[in-house]
Amino acid sequence: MTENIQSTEFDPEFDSSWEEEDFSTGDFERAERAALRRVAGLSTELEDITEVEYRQLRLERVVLVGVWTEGTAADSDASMAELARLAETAGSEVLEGVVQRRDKPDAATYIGSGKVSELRDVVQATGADTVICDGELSPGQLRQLEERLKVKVIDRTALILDIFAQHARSKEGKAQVELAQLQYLMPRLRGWGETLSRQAGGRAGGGNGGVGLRGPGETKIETDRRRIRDRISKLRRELAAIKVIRETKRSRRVANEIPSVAIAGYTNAGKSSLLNALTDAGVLVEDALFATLDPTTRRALTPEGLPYTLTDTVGFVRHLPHQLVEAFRSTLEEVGQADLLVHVVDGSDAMPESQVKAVREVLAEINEESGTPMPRELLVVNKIDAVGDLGLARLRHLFPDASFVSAHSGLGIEELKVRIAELMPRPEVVVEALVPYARGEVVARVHRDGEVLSEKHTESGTLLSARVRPDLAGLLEEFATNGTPA
Ligand SMILES: Nc1nc2c(ncn2[C@@H]2O[C@H](COP(=O)(O)OP(=O)(O)OP(=O)(O)O)[C@@H](O)[C@H]2O)c(=O)[nH]1
Ligand SMILES: [Mg+2]
Repeated sequence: MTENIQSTEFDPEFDSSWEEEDFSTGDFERAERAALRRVAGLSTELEDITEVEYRQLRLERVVLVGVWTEGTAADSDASMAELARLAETAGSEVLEGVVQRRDKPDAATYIGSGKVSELRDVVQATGADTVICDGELSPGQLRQLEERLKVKVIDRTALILDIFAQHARSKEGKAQVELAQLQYLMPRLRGWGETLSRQAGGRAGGGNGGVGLRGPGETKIETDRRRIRDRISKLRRELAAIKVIRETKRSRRVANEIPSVAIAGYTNAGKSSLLNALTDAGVLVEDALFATLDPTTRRALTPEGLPYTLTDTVGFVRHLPHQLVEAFRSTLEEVGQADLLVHVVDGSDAMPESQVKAVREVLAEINEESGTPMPRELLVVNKIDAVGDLGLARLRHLFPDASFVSAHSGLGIEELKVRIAELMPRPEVVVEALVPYARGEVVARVHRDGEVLSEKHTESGTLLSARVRPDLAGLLEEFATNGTPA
């Protein structure tokens, strides 16, 4: 099918399309998305690395396994339910889920060694071809489990990386995901190589098992490793070049004095729906995790008509793989540099507090490393159409300062627009100007881009007092009767 499609090489310096799209787009057809499923995340250059290909996920019929170490039974259930949704988003059918209560995961086999045999029975009874573990496993744990279960074993990190690989569309998104995948692969290359070598040795049938175990296999891993390292540095260079372009665009917006609002939040909280509700953006909305990977920026207006930008971004999830946080850093940093953060929470989720916590943790980590202070945050509880009166009362109690909306029904959206406007940085220069009637366009511009405090029609023109941004203040200078920074 689409498995052979290879991601094309690019060099941002020679690709003018980067310059053209002033606002990135995230809107595209669902069909187009479906056509891109299962595209290998690794590009042409790595095509002959068999160990890597072996790892390209073909998740079809899966059994989920969790180790419950802390928290309540409800927490553990929620975590497994989320793993199931992730697995389904990646395109697999979940047959069964099992959880073991332990102080900590087993160092060798994740679940206890005795439980592995039980799990093996479950795998055989259900006819599963893959086991997905709810955590990040060491290469050794993965190998040992695979040996004993005789099916492919992957962890939560690999699953999330796979979903991102399927959903990445922009050049930057694809490069970011590939970088994260390669970083995840690097330390695991040897383990897999060994497994494969052993298999080859077995097939050769010789008592010494030498065929697959010697020379070529080892050196191949070394070559592969070097090639992956080269690829990683190349991706880093490309991403750095893209970042320069992104920052140029951003600084252009800053120079235009347009305040920026970033929409962030847990995956599937309704961030894209909210962007649509606030701006008629027509962005893709899907009942899937990580539907949005590429930031989409749209212009919006406050109720008084002041312009600002609204950016919809990639969602967060508990235990977001650090390789992805690393790879998506520049995208996420942009969120951290917004003038206002609209943090969307799914009010219909069983545990909205823990979603909020997970999102804040990732954001704090990014801002700490980039050294910028966190932007002001407005918490928005979405999907209140789906919670009922009792649920809504509970949410109001949990999040007393939040805005409560339904992106679907439009409930609370107008009030939200007002609150966003209130929290946005206000134009900071107060000017008084006498504008001759012949210059009506100047008065119109002040009405559009500034905040008119008073307006009087005198004999010699319109006497305006207004709060405006510095660029507009400059324009009004010739008419100024006084001008004081507030
Ligand atoms: N009942 C209800 N469902 C909603 C509302 N807003 C969004 N949804 C649904 O929630 C799902 C996710 O919506 P999206 O807007 O794609 O969420 P997102 O936060 O952008 O998700 P990702 O980009 O995947 O992280 C979709 O099935 C929406 O139809 C709402 O106000 N009420
Ligand atoms: Mg989205």
